[in-house]
Amino acid sequence: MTKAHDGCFEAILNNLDALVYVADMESHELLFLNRYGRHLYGEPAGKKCWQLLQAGQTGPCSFCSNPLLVDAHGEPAGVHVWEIQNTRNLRWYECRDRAMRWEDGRLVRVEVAIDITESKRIKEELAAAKLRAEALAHADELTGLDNRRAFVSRGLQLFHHASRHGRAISVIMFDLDHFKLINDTHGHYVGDRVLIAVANNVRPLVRESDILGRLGGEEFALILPETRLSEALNVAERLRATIADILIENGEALIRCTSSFGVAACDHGSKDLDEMLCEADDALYRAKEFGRNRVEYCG
Ligand SMILES: Nc1nc2c(ncn2[C@@H]2O[C@H](COP(=O)(O)OP(=O)(O)OP(=O)(O)O)[C@@H](O)[C@H]2O)c(=O)[nH]1
Repeated sequence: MTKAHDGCFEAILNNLDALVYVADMESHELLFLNRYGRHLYGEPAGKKCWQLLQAGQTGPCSFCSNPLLVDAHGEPAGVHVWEIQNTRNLRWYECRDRAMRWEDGRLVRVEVAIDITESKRIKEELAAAKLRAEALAHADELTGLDNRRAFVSRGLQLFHHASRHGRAISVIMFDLDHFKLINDTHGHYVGDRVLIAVANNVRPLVRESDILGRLGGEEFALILPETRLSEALNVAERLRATIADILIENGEALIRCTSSFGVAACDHGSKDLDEMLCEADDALYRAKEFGRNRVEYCG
């Protein structure tokens, strides 16, 4: 290798769109820093890597990659790729580090660090957007409760568990009474406010392990794992009374609404979700027939 070659390689390193440096692995002394790095952090002469490249260090960094760059015999062990947020400029870098023998035989760390701040931000935004999209796909747009698809899919898991372990499980369906009249009298927007108020009042009354969904229109349903008929009837009665107490103001008008409930229960997980939704729906139909604002059950 000639001096001319050395100059060429240095010129290439200085023109890279990446930080490149070489540091003695024992003393941490900086032996080389390319122009990209000098532009960011200043001149390396007489400095140790932790003094120039990081902020607030009084010694080698706790995250120094040196131990990962050598094998059990202390010889270069290949490339170590990692990400770090620099403490001086707070930008994120993907670092590719490796140990190598310097021209005088000592071990040095060569690091090539690419600024990934923007791509990391975009990746994080995409991941957050994906989470939001997934949540939206499962949520009823108006009330934020599970939509029918999410309700059924999560409900099937609860029923699977109940059937496998022979556990009790209950289903409650409820439907607002004469809701069409509220829409017709006060308008669809006020009807929406009633549906939201019902969801917000019912949500705090159900357990974390229950699944509460809006199946469509003014029809809601609840699946209660580990719950027998008597307990489910108590829950339904509590929800009925809570909904009957909701008061919605619309200008001068005060709007109340009641709801009818159908409950189905199974002590040993021997029924499936469809079967119990049908039973709860039949009971709900009876509650409507018998005068509304009441709880009926299948048992
Ligand atoms: N505001 C609003 N209304 C809805 C929504 N979805 C369905 N509806 C209305 O809900 C009403 C349901 O009416 P019905 O099925 O006759 O039931 P109901 O008037 O509650 O009568 P009963 O159930 O027999 O007590 C209809 O007027 C639908 O247009 C919604 O998202 N928002």
